[in-house]
Amino acid sequence: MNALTEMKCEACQADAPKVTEAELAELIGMIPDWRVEVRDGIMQLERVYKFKNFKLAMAFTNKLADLAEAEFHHPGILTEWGKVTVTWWSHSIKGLHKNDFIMAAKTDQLLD
Ligand SMILES: C[C@H](O)[C@H](O)[C@H]1CNC2=NC(N)=NC(=O)C2=N1
Repeated sequence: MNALTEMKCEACQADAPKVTEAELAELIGMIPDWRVEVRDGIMQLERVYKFKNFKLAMAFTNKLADLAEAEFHHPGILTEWGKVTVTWWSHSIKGLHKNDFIMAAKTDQLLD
């Protein structure tokens, strides 16, 4: 069980702090299938999930949409035949918040 999946996202205000380097090192270790990407100067978490076909990829996408709405924290999602690329970051702070790591762990849990 990943401790992050037991947590809830907090409302992320524009002045909320980004994760520190130390926090990043600790948190990324808790979601080993995810990698850190930087796009337009914005640090993001990303993972590619593989599926047997488009229908299964879409079903996962819909479950992720429900999770995002439940937590009111939303990912970037690219859904293709056989794969879904999920990207988490916090728009309000243009970077990574602990919420993003919680949501990455909860995204993994959708596969259970
Ligand atoms: C307008 C703004 O996007 C919303 O208030 C919420 C909704 N979902 C969100 N999702 C993410 N990933 N980051 C946000 O800052 C965020 N803010």
